Amino acid sequence: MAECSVCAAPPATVSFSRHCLRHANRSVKVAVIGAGVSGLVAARELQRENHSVVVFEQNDVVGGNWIYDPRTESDPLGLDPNRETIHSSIYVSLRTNLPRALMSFRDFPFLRSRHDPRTFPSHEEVLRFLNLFSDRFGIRQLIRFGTRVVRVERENEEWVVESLDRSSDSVTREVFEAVVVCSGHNSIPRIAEIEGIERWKGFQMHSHNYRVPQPFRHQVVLLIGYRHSAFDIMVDISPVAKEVHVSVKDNRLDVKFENVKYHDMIKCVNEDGSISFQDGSTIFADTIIHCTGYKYSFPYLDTNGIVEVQDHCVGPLYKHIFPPTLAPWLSFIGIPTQEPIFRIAELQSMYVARVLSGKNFLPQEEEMTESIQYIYQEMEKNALPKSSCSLSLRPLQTDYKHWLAAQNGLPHLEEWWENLLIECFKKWIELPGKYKDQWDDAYWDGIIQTTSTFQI
Ligand SMILES: Cc1cc2nc3c(=O)[nH]c(=O)nc-3n(C[C@H](O)[C@H](O)[C@H](O)COP(=O)(O)OP(=O)(O)OC[C@H]3O[C@@H](n4cnc5c(N)ncnc54)[C@H](O)[C@@H]3O)c2cc1C
Repeated sequence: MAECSVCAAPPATVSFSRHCLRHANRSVKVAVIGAGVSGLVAARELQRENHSVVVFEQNDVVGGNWIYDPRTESDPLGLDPNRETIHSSIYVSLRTNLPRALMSFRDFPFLRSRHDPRTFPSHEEVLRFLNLFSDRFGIRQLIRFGTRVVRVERENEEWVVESLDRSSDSVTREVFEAVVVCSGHNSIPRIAEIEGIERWKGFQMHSHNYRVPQPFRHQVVLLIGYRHSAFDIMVDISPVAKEVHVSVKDNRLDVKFENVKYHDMIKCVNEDGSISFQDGSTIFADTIIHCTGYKYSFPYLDTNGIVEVQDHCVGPLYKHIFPPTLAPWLSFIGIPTQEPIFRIAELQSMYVARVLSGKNFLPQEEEMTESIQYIYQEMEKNALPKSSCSLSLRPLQTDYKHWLAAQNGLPHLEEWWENLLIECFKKWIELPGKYKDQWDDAYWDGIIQTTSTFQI
C-alpha cells in the first residue's frame, strides 16, 4: 500500500483510501455520471461528506429512467449500434411495482401526494418525488445538464473525464480524483435468441420501445418474458389486440384473460413463419415483443480491462461497488437492478462518500477479491447462475443491506422494510394484475408508522 496521499505518512498508518488518520475527512473532487435515482442520492451523500461534486447529466432534467419519453428508437429492437439511443424505458400506463415506502430514502419518505396518493403510484409521481428530493437537498446546482460523458480514463493516478456539451457541441477535458458511475442499466435491450428468427417477416421490438397499446390493435402479439414489463404490456394490449401469446421460462402466473394464451419457451421459427414452442404448440403472430431485460454497458469507461461486463455480470466489484484494484477511486452505484434500488443506492452512496473522506477503511485488495469469490461460491451453492451476480443480491441480500447500514453507523434496516418487500413479492404471485389495487394500505401504514419514525 502507498503512503498517505496528502502528507506521505508511511503505509502502516494509512487507510486503503490513502489517507493517514490525520488527513481522514479529506474532501475529494468527484465526478458523478448520471442524475437518476443513483446519481442524485450519490451527489447528496458526497456533498454531505464535504466532497467537491460535479454531476454530469446528458438530459436537461433530473430523473433518468423515470422521465417518460414518447419517442422510440429508429431500431425498435435496439440492435443497431448507430441508432440514437433513448434513455428511458417507461410506458404511459406504468405504475410502480413496489409500494412507495420501498422507494423512499431514509430521511426523505415518498409521501402520498394529492396528485397521486396511491401506494403503487404512476411514473409521473416518482419523477415528481425525485424533483422534490433534488430541490430539498440542493442537488440541481451540482449538475451540468445537457452534458454527456464520452470518455473516462485513468491517467497519472487520476481520472480524465471528457464530456460533450450538447448545446455548444464542444468537448471538455477535466481531471477528477474519483468517479462514481450512476449511468443506469435499463436502456440497452437484451433480446432472446430464437432459432430460425432470420425467417421471421413480422415486426419485432423490445419493451424498451413500448409506449402505448394502440399500434397493436387487432394484431396477434407474442410477448417473450414474464416479469413486470411483460405482464404490464400484456394487460395493456389485451383489450385492443386480437390475441396475446406469452412465452414464459418460469414463474407462470395463472392469470386468465379471454384472449391471452401462455406457452413454454420458444423452440423455433418454422419455414412458413409460424412459431413453435417447447410445449408443442404453434402460432402465427404479427409482432414479437422481447420483454427480456437489459444489458449493462459503460461505453465511456476505459479501465484497461479491470472492470468488465461478462455474461451480464459487472465485475470484479467488492460489495457490488468498488473494483478492488481501483478502489476507492472508481465506484458503481445501483448495479443490482432487481433490488429495491432507492434505499440500496442511498446506503451504497453513504459508504462511498465515507470511504473517500477516510471515515471508513476498505480491506486490503486481496481481502476484497476473496469477498467477491465468496459471493460466487454462495451463488453456485444455491444453484444461481453467474449471470445473475449483478442483477440481484441473492442469496445474501439481507446480509448485504445490514452490512451496508452497519458500515454507515446505522442500525439494521427496519423489520417492516424486509417484510413489506416479501409481502409485495407474495402478492405479485398470488394476485398478479390486481395486487396494486387490493393492497391493505391501513394494515401496512399502521405497521410502518408504529414501528418506525417513517411516514408514508
Ligand atoms: C420499465 C421499468 C419499470 C421500473 N419500475 C420500478 C419500480 O417500480 N420501482 C423501482 O424501485 N425501480 C423500478 N425500475 C428500476 C429503475 O430503473 C430504478 O428505479 C432507477 O431508475 C434506477 O436509477 P439509476 O439512477 O441507477 O439509473 P437511471 O434512472 O437510468 O439514471 C441514469 C442517468 O444517467 C444518465 N446518463 C447515462 N449515461 C450518461 C452519460 N454518458 N453522460 C451523462 N449522463 C448519462 C441518464 O441520462 C440518466 O439520467 C424500473 C425500471 C424499468 C425499466
